[in-house]
Amino acid sequence: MHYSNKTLHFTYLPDLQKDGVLTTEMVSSRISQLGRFGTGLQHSFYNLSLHMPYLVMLDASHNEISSFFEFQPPKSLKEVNFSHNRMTKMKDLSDCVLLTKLDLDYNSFCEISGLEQCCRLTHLSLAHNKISRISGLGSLPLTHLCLRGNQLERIEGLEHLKSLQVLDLSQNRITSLSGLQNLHLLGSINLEKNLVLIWESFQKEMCDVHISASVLYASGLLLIHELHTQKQINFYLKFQVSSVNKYDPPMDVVAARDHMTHLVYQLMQPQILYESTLPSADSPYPMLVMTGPQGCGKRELAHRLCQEFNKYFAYGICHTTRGPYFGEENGLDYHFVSQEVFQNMIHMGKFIQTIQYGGHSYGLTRDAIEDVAREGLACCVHMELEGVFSLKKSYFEPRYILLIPTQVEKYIGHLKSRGLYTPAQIDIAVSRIQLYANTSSQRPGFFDNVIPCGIERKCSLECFFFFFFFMASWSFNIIQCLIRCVIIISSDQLAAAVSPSSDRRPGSNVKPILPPIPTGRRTPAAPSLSPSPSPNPAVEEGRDANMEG
Ligand SMILES: Nc1ncnc2c1ncn2[C@@H]1O[C@H](COP(=O)(O)OP(=O)(O)OP(=O)(O)O)[C@@H](O)[C@H]1O
Repeated sequence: MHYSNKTLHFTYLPDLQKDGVLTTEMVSSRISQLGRFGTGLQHSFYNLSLHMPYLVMLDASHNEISSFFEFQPPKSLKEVNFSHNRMTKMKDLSDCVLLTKLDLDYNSFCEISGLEQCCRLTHLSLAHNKISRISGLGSLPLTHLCLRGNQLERIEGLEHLKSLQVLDLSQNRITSLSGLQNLHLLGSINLEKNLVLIWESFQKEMCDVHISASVLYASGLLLIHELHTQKQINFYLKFQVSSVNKYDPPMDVVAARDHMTHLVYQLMQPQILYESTLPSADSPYPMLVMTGPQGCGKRELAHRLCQEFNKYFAYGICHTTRGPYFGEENGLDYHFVSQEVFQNMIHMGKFIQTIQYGGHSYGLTRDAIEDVAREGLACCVHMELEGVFSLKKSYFEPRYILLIPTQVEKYIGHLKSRGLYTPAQIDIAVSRIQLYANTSSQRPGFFDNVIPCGIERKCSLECFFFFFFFMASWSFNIIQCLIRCVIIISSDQLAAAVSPSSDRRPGSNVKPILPPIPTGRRTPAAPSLSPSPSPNPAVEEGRDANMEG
């Protein structure tokens, strides 16, 4: 091969034909090869459409081509790279209905044209050209548009690009940000090196606006008077919301996504008709959720409530991908599963909610609740705040108790004494106290009860009173419950139940076959929680005893 000879390119291209069909890899690599060696490829493309009618991907970058598609472009083209050439004028590409990516960086185009009919074009890059006006984009389905290093002074012509997600307008002469309205999917915009003001000063003006640095690269000068209309301010706030939702989503958004995921996967499964142990939207099932930062004692409290009030509550066992701590038992504290199994369970629609915490996945399955409900008991679980947010999106209507450490030093000491956590994990747990406190103060009624807990006293009388009202709220026999609470508290069982020195570790209770609680439904007509009729005579006996008691 004589690569130094310009005429070589004419004779070379037909060689690329292989039984009339060209593979993408061949064309891409060999034309690139030409580009690397050649310096005069501008005429050689006449042969392209003749000999390569099935060409899918064309990389002719780094040549000296001055004419943009002078030949009839093959209709099969999907990706074209003409970057680093000498092109000046765009041509009508109406025939390229399959074109998805077009890279024209580092040429000398002055305007954008000929693309309106490219109904599949999602990526367009025209960086470092001479474009002074954005036009000719119509309503293309572009998701990525790069116009870096041009001569733009205004943002215009983008209003119909409803699919736009990533926009690079850096290194232009833009002075105003208007023109970005209505681009609701826009998650990333680069405005570096324009005539826009320093973003920080805008932030100071609008102290509640803070866009993640990874989302908005804005430096340079923005004329501050641009921001003084309410419309623009609204736009910025909206813009911030969509960006933050994408890159640093608030808990509500994470919870909504989590809920949606599980709901969709659940709906994709063959629908099983449950034996009506779990309720529907109009008849909630009694459930109690302990929440609070890691290691605050909520798990112990959940277990103890289930031990002390084992005629009413049983522990709902979550799944986790973390390994068991010393002394933890599979199926008692958690179901310990691999990440793969966990993922499969998600896809099988098993979970009601899941979270990521400390690099591990945690999730509560419908079956875990179902297991408890089948015994005619109310389910008691513990979880982090994200789990609460997610559970609140579901049709379950638990009561939520927040345990919040009030003595931070003691809390830290307790976490250290557990010997399970790294300093970083302890820092995270401690920092989340504020998160819980904020949620509680900013959302009145979000938690049904808040128990300030010192670590040495893991729960309080308050919890038991709450428990009483909790049961009462499901039309439980109030007097019966009250009597039981009084008996338990007066007989000093409470001290044993909450004492940290108790040598019973969470989950160590062996649950007897328990009598079911009476109906927990709100409406008298609703069916009982207990499976009916009970296949187990012991359960029947127990139920009688319970009702008598
Ligand atoms: N399904 C779930 N959804 C949300 N959070 C959960 C779920 N299951 C467990 N968690 C929470 O995840 C955190 C980490 O759980 P893990 O069992 O590893 O913590 P821990 O160190 O034993 O602390 P704790 O005593 O608070 O449970 C805990 O706060 C726990 O309550």
